[in-house]
Amino acid sequence: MRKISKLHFITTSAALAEQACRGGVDWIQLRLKNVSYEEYRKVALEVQDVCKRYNATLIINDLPRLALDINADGVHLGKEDIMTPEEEAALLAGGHIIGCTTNTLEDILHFKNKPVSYLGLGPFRHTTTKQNLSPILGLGGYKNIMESLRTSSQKLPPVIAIGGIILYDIPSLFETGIHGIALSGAIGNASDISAKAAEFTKLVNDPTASNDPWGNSDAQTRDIIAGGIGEIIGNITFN
Ligand SMILES: Cc1ncc(COP(=O)(O)OP(=O)(O)O)c(N)n1
Ligand SMILES: Cc1ncsc1CCOP(=O)(O)O
Ligand SMILES: [Mg+2]
Repeated sequence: MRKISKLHFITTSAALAEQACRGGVDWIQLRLKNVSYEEYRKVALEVQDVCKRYNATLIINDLPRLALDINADGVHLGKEDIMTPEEEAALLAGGHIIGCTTNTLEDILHFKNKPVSYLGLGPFRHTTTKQNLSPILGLGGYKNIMESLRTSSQKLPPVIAIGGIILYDIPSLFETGIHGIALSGAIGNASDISAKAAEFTKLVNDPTASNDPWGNSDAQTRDIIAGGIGEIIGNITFN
């Protein structure tokens, strides 16, 4: 099985995947909603072509059947996603990656001794990329969960943080003990996708490197930080 990357880029098209791979991304999750199986398959084959050219891992979101059909590297499944025992057996027999979604410590502990390759844990903060979000964890949630995992000494799959993550979050998130991050908007909505992908790739591989969010980031990143500061100031009451 392929090594679990520290940076998972979630995308909807081969064009976006290609720009991200050009910037150094080596793990692509294709996530399409409200499309037919045939349409999903068509885009998946295009993205698979990109992944093969860049030697990147391809994960199919939601559909184990499609992952098997096109022989993708793996599948990502949420709590509501369905995998038949036959699909699970075929994925495992083929050495495919199986990633699953979690939101709590209990969710994570449920995967003890299960043949799961990694666990997406989130959401970190609010995001418009996904609807019907589970409760937001924030940095405090990750700190608590990762600390409990350290002391529990259970052998569990590596944890991938997800949900509204921007460049600025990387040092503190990695400090909690997560293995990696998954994101869509922070790269996919950037004005220069390859350049942003390169910034993320560099920082996930050296999360302690200095990262000045005001000095070197784009307007999107600064808006999110400014929004956070605005919320904090808004919560202060003056007598
Ligand atoms: C790495 C990673 N973690 C979590 C998710 C969310 O999956 P899911 O809960 O099934 O939600 P959808 O992505 O299907 O809307 C993910 N995709 N990737
Ligand atoms: C799929 C998913 N699951 C939890 S948050 C999320 C969306 C991640 O995308 P973004 O990085 O744009 O918030
Ligand atoms: Mg899903």
